[in-house]
Amino acid sequence: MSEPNVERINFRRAQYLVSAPTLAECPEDSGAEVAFAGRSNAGKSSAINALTDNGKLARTSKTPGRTQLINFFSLGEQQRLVDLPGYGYAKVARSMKDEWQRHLAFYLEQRRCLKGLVLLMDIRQPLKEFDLQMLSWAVTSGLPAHVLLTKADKLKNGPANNARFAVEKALKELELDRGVTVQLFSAPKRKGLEKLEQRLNQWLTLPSEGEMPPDEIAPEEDQ
Ligand SMILES: Nc1nc2c(ncn2[C@@H]2O[C@H](COP(=O)(O)OP(=O)(O)OP(=O)(O)O)[C@@H](O)[C@H]2O)c(=O)[nH]1
Ligand SMILES: [Mg+2]
Repeated sequence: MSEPNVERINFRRAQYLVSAPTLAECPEDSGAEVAFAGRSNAGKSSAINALTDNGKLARTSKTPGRTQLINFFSLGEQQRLVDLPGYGYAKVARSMKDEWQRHLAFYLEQRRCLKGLVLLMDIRQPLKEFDLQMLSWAVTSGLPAHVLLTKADKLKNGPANNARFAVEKALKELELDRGVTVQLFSAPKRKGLEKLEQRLNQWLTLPSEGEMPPDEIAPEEDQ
């Protein structure tokens, strides 16, 4: 599908920017940002690495709970990807878990440059309690969300598509489908990257309040 008015971001340009333990330490709240959220081990860091074609950018781990800070990656002057700490990992001490969740909630509520949420769920165990809370929060705050059903390589095509339909149906029934899209994804097979890129391009190139849309600023130069 071609989208003539949407600027295309070169995700390979992504560079590690900073890791913030709290909202106060995040980069300036300007430009556009997309956050990757999901349970520990869902594949957030792996998806960012696949998208940016840089296996070393975000740290991945077989040990859930690895990403404990809010990690920022810059795509240019004013665009960023954010790898959020995984939620719902049972073995982490309760106090630490509460602390992260407090920062996570604070980030999601306060961050004005946040343009969209990518919610990752293992295709074999989607729509857990925290996933629904995240989606419900996104839908009520009017933030668009894009669900990646990760590790789709673990299922054959038929069952993987059925899992996607089931998730879409459940979201509709729960009235959590407004502004929410769902796709299959596999980091090792690089499956679903184009769709993900399309969605991110839309969000990250949206004009901010008070700004003119890109096609009204200047005609694109011939390449
Ligand atoms: N087969 C398969 N394995 C995956 C996929 N995505 C991630 N993994 C594996 O799942 C494990 C967790 O991946 P991460 O990307 O570290 O997960 P995360 O969501 O960042 O985890 P936290 O940082 O703990 O929140 C690693 O062993 C990855 O190699 C996928 O699409 N397919
Ligand atoms: Mg991670």
